[in-house]
Order: sequence, then C-alpha cells, then structure tokens
Amino acid sequence: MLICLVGKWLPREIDVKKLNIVFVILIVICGWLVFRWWRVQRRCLKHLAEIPGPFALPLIGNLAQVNVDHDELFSRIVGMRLMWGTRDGINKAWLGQKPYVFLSKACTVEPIIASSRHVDKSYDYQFLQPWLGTGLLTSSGAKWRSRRKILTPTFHFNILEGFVQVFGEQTEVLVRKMGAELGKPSFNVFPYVTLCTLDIICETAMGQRISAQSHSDSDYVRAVYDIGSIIQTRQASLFYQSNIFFRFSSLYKKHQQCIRTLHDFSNKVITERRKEILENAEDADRNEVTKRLAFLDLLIKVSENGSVLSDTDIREEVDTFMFEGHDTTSSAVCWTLYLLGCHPEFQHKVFNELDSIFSEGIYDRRPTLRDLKGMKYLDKCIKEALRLYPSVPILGRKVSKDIQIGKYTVPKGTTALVVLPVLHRDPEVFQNPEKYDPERFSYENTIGRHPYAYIPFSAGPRNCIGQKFALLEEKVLISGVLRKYRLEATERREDITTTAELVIRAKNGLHIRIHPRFT
Ligand code: HEM
Repeated sequence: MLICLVGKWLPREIDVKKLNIVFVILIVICGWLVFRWWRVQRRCLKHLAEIPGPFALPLIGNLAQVNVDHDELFSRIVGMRLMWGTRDGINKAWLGQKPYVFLSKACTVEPIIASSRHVDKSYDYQFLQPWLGTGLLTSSGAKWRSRRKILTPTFHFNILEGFVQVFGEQTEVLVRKMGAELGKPSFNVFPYVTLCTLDIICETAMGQRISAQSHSDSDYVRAVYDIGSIIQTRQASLFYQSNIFFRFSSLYKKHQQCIRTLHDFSNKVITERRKEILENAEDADRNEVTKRLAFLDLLIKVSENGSVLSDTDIREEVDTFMFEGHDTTSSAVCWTLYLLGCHPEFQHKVFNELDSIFSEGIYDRRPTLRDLKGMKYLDKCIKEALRLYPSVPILGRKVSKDIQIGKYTVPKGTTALVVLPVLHRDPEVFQNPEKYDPERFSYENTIGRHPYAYIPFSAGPRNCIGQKFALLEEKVLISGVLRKYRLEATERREDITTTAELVIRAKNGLHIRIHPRFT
C-alpha cells in the first residue's frame, strides 16, 4: 500500500516493480540484522543469567538498589559478594540495560586486568574527560599505547630522586601546620595531608608553587576540590549522568567555571614554561643543573615543538597527574597514620626504625633516597593500609570480546568492575582479613601469594605509572610526622563509615590526637 502511494508521486520513468523488489530486499536485510542482533542478545543474556546476582527488573534492572548515597552504595557493592556467592569471586548486576560484573578474587581479576585486550576504561571515566581530556588515565586504544610509551621514562627513578627534596620541604610545612593541633582532643587529619599532597603534585608536575597549605582558599585549590566533588556527584546520580539534564542543572555552571579555572592555570604555566625554555635554550644544560625539573619540563622536551605532543596533549597529561597524583596519595597517607594510631605496638616499631636511621645525624634533617630505602618496616605498614583501604577502590574496564572467567562466559559489551576492598579481604589469601597486620608483607609471608591477590596500584598494562613516586612520597610524609609526633586514634575502626568516591574515604573524616615525641 505504502509502496503504491509512494509510487504515485514518483516520476513516470521509475519502475514501481523494481522499487518493490528494492523494498523487499531492504526488509529482508533489516529482518536479518534484527535477527542476528536478537541472537547475540539472547546468547549474552543466557551467559549473564548464569552469573550470580540480585534479581533484576525488566528495563530498569537493579537501578532502585543502587540509587543510594555513596557510602551506602559502597557497602552494597562490598556486601554483594556475601549475599550472592563468595565462592566464585564474580557477581552481576544490571544498571538499566547495562550489565556489570563485579570481580573479587585473584583468579577472576587476572583474566581482565592482565589482558592487553581489555585495556579500555569503562563508561564511568567519561565524567573526568571535561577536565582531563583523553590523557593517560582516560584514553584508550592507540592513543593510550603511544602516550604510555612516551610517559614511562618520565617516571624513571633518577627523575623521582629529584622530587624527594620537594616531598621533604612540603612535609616540613605539614608537620608545622599540624602542630596547631597539639593539646587538642582530636582533629581530622585528611584536610592537612590533602593540601600537602596538592602542593607536592603541583610543584612536581608543573614546577609551580601554589602554597595550598598556606592559601587553601586560592581559586585553583578551590577548583580542584569542587570539580572532584561534582564528578563524584555525576558518577553516583543517574539524573546528572545524562548530559542533557546535567547541562540544565545549577551544577553545570559551577562545573564549567572550575574547568575554566583549571585549564587557564595549566595553559598559562605551559606557555610560560615553554617560553622560558626557549629563551634559555643556549644555557639549557646549566639550567637543568640549577633548576629542578618538573614532569611538565620533561613533556615539553619530548614534545618536539608540538610535533609529538601539542600543548593540549601536554595539558591533558599534566592535569591527569594533578588529578591522579594527590587525592590517592593523601588517602593512603591518612589511613596509614590512622591505623598506626590504632596500633601503638606497630607505631613503636616504626619509631625504632626511624631512630636507627636518623640517629647518626640531625633528627630533623630531610630524608634522602637512601634513608627511604631503609624504611622497610614503614613500607610494610603502608602496604597493609593499602590492602584494607586501597586509595582507588574500584577499577572499571569495558569487556571488548567475550571472555571466559572461571566457569562463566562474560559477554562483549559488559562492564567489568574489580572491587579491590573485597579482593584484598579474601580470607583464603589473608587469614583474619579485617586485622591490620603489617607482617603480612614480610618476605616469608608473601611467598606463593597469587600476584593478583593484592593490587592497590592495579596491575598489567594499565597499572599505575606513578606508584614509585607515590610510595616515596608516602614514606617522606609519614616518617616526617612520626619523627615529631606520637599518634593516637580517637575513633574505633568499627565506628568509621567508609565511602568510595573517586578515592576511598572516611565519610566523616579520620580523627586522631597528636602528642609531641620529644619535649
Ligand atoms: C597511593 C597512591 C596511588 C594509588 C593507590 C594509585 C592507584 C592507581 C590505580 C589503581 C590505577 C589504575 C586505575 C584504573 O585502572 O582505573 C592508577 C592509574 C594511574 N595512576 Fe596512580 N595511584 C597512586 C598515585 C599516583 C601518582 C602519585 C600519580 C602521578 C604522579 C599517578 C598517576 C597515575 C596515572 C597517570 C594512571 C593511569 C595509567 C594508565 O592508564 O596507563 N598515580 N593509579
């Protein structure tokens, strides 16, 4: 009928019979495509149905169960394994039409994280893109591969050695600032440490001092804080995830303002630094000796005047370091300080280690790389804190091809989430998993442990490029605090509500009391 009607309006010379044949062929092709799509869907659904998980409603899936506050959502994700099967280390849930699998055992995590095929990040990372563009953390495919190759040498140990001085300088400020809390019953350690790690990352990434510890109300510092909070809100709220709704919300205006402040700052620093390098081209060698290099300088160097990396590419990477390199370290430092405050027996062991390292010289001097290498017990305390409270609690990957995980097939298109706090508490690997016990990381106790049972810095091709930097920084900060103060936790662990935002946090802060070690 429709064909006849259309035919009436067509020029005479077009043959309606031929048109009919074309329409029939089109309908057959469409039907075949739909059938194929349906067959794939049916196969995917069949595979997904075998994976244990909560009952999902048609269309909305488990949306009603996950549309809750960050801390509640985190508890539910962690609790899912207990509710829906601890044995296999794999569970499933549906966010609307999108299937998610949660992986929480070394043998289920390895096939995804070790693979060079499933390296693309999941959908949730897109909210970082307005700020970070497609820098190392958020990029995929060929772009990620080429960037990773370019950036790896900038984290060489010799370069990190130059940053130890910055860590030491900023730790002195931190220790001085914390002194204001002496004699007080308790304080939240998070804001102090976060401003310190922000100072450190700004100076090491961009070569810029922002003195966040002294001027926490600067536009840039505020923008870093605000954008983090907006991104978290978007990740957790279905309403804000939609670009259309987000654009019409009041949050959007603030979001755009933050992005402008952050990008203006990085652009200005890059332009000025490039100009400086050009102007000093003749005595560049002399400059390198006298001026400490930042990651930015190294990126400008490898950029080959824009042919390898444009200014926008450089900004993406510098912003990525700013984002990935301060909150993560701050969280790790705070949890270690807090846990040592809960366990005076381990804290005293760290005191003894520090006393033996610094007794030869002035106790207040800045640590050298050699001193840091000698802090073996502190190293175990940090690792154990990262086991219980991994700074990045969830890793997301797009499954780009059907993959066999244990006895289950996870179909292409699923989002795989590795839940680190659950992985790190597997009782088959870590007996009495809730207990804070640094000895789990003694040489003898790590022999034979599955390499994917403990991965706070992720593992495989997309592991953390900054992990050596982070561990050195943590040691400088924690040893700096513990050389001056004795810590006492003023809250029990059982009373702390943990929440997973961009990093793992205590919902109401981590409260400790400090006492002078020497009077
Ligand atoms: C205790 C501190 C840190 C922890 C626990 C940590 C953890 C992680 C984890 C788990 C990933 C993988 C993320 C994912 O798969 O989604 C990652 C990636 C990354 N981290 Fe870190 N990180 C820390 C500090 C740092 C620092 C200080 C820097 C930079 C100076 C940094 C830069 C990066 C970058 C650029 C990536 C992306 C790597 C890629 O995809 O190739 N991180 N980090």
